[in-house]
Amino acid sequence: SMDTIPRFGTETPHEAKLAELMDNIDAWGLNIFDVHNYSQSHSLTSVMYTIFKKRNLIETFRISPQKLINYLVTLESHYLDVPYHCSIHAADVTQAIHVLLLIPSFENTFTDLEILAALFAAAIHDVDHPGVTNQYLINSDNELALMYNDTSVLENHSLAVAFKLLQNEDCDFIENLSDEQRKILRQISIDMVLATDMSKHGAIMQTIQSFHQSLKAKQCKDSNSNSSTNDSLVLTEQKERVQLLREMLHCADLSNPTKHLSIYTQWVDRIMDEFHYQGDRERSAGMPISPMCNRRTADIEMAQIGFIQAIVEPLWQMWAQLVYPHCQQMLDNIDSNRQWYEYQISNRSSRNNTSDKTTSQSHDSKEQDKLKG
Ligand SMILES: COc1ccc(C2=NN(C3CCN(c4ncnc5ccsc45)CC3)C(=O)[C@@H]3CC=CC[C@H]23)cc1OCc1ccccc1C(F)(F)F
Ligand SMILES: [Mg+2]
Ligand SMILES: [Zn+2]
Repeated sequence: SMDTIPRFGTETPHEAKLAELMDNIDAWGLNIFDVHNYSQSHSLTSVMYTIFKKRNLIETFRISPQKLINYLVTLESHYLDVPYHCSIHAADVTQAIHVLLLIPSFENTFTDLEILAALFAAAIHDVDHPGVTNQYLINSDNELALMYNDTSVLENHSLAVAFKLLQNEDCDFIENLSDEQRKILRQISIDMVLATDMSKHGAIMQTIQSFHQSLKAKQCKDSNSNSSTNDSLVLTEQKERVQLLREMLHCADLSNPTKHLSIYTQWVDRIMDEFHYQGDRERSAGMPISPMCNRRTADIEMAQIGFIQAIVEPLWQMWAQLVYPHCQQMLDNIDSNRQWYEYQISNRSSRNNTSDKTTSQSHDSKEQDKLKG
């Protein structure tokens, strides 16, 4: 039939502009909001399709391009229209893990199947997210908390939705994988998505230190043995490779402060919208309002500084150490972004003195209103 697949997976009148943006698919600086706007709101479909083509996964696993597109469009349509946990976040995290997998340290680390599983896990990891936290679902006796016994409720739900969509005959793009390969893909995806539950963050940080030290020890031994000083990490155990992929998806999910300020502030506006809306629902339901979710008392800048200092910087420092010198740009962005928020706070106090009460809304949210059209 004549219906050939569009170059980026979806029809768009802006194909030339999208092609220009997709030239940056391997770069940390890709503007995912522009991709969303020029792909007719199909950033997840176009990013995933472009990465699959670039990595030759369609040939390697004899994927039907049409079934891949069918799955991606259906998956994208099952992301809800919530401010932060929408399909743009999934596209952002998928592109981030694609870039992390390109780091030279991992040149010989992962099998094609593990790369397929990692990209799949990133794409599905928040599908059908309702824009509230696990704690809110538990506190409000939500159906999902009942279904998953209050344990990683959102993460279990996204996995179940994503695999249910695969059972659809014309969406089953992994039909030509062997049973063994399908089992491994499912096993790795479940492991990685469950690890994006922030309640697992402490456990990940506990193990990351000793795990990376053991990897570095092996790496030095290897590079001494062979002539080329290639710094690629070789891991014989699939279990260890999956642990690295689990950390990698968690890093990608916590990568907003590692991006350029103009991108980062858009994510801050979105997460605050989502958390404040949850706070509104908690207030009107007479529930205790979650920390940083009360729009009347929220201190956006302080929340970001706390988030960076307690969570994002420690994790990315561990990661950057493992792949040194390849993630210095991320650390530099975290530092300059934190300083920018500290400056906003110091500036706020002096502004108060001059009784100039402009809100501390990030300068990009006006841009974002324009984007909303
Ligand atoms: C761009 O900005 C953020 C992006 C994602 C998150 C996400 N946050 N979290 C949790 C929320 C509860 N957390 C904490 N609760 C109380 N005190 C502290 C002190 C330091 S963290 C922390 C830990 C992080 C998630 O589970 C989301 C889902 C998965 C991954 C990451 C997501 C948080 C962003 O901004 C910060 C923030 C914004 C709004 C409200 C609170 C926070 C806050 F600072 F609190 F995090
Ligand atoms: Mg999540
Ligand atoms: Zn996420």
